[in-house]
Amino acid sequence: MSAMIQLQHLTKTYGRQRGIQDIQLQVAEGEVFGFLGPNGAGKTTTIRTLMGLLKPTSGQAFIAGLDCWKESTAVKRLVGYLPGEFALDPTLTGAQILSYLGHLRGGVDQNYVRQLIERLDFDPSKRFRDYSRGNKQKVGLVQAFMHKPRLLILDEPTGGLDPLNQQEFYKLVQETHAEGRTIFLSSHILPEVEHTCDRVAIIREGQIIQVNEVARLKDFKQHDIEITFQQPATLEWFAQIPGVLNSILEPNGHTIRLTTQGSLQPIIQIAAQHEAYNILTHEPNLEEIFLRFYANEAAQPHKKSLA
Ligand SMILES: Nc1ncnc2c1ncn2[C@@H]1O[C@H](COP(=O)(O)OP(=O)(O)OP(=O)(O)O)[C@@H](O)[C@H]1O
Repeated sequence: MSAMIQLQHLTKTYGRQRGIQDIQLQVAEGEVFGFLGPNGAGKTTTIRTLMGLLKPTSGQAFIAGLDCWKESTAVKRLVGYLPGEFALDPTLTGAQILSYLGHLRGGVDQNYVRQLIERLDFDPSKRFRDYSRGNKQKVGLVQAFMHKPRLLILDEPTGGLDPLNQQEFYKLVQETHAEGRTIFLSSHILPEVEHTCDRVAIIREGQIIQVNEVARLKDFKQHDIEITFQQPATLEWFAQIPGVLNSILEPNGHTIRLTTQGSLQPIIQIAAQHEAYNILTHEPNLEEIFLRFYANEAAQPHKKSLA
């Protein structure tokens, strides 16, 4: 397959501020690719460079073989872009904005625009300034999808959407994928990327630390679990379970806290054997996982590897 996106040693600094450093990445045509990282990692900087809105400090970005900075007009024609933040004329209605942007595209299929509006349960009759964050996001999504672009670049696409609209967005991604079009989406939410993407790059502090199949993220996923038993508990019950990274017995002698990686099944089995009466699980967010990973890495530099 040919490369739809190619980043070669891409670096962008803002004066002395780090933006992104030496990013190397290739996304094939037809992939749904996730760009995952905590706040401030450099996702928006990368995307704005791809869209020709920022000039790289060094290195190059290409879309379908076109230089994103030097040939940015041609690039914009190919792409449907949802920015992380957008300022549109606050006095125009959603419908007027979509009509204006559709004309800029040289005309779009109005039936498809209506379908998108309905599917996202969007009311296009209000002025932009009166829209909630979620409704503004819907304007952004409709305009990104409406001309059926070959490549969609979406910066945090589900921000502000309620769960029903999120599901509809995931369906749109699946349909776009089935048509062989390419999607590059940024997110700081691990389950979202797991749900939608084939491959993922993880970016932290301006650098790519991992590029992998989404299926491999399971190795990276952790849970905090609190299990309370009727009877006094002992950490020995969980000592032989693979994937238990940390275990603590609370002073009450009945509650065990575990941090685990991988499948929860063996833990639940043991909890059931010992007649647990309460199990609470919490999935740490990316920031927490990164903080833990790098804290462990500093303490035991040769024991763990992300790759
Ligand atoms: N216009 C700017 N001027 C100076 N520094 C900037 C500017 N834009 C971004 N940065 C810095 O570049 C780094 C990467 O920011 P960026 O917005 O690309 O991250 P992000 O992963 O998109 O984060 P978020 O999810 O919070 O939007 C951060 O350290 C940020 O402070």
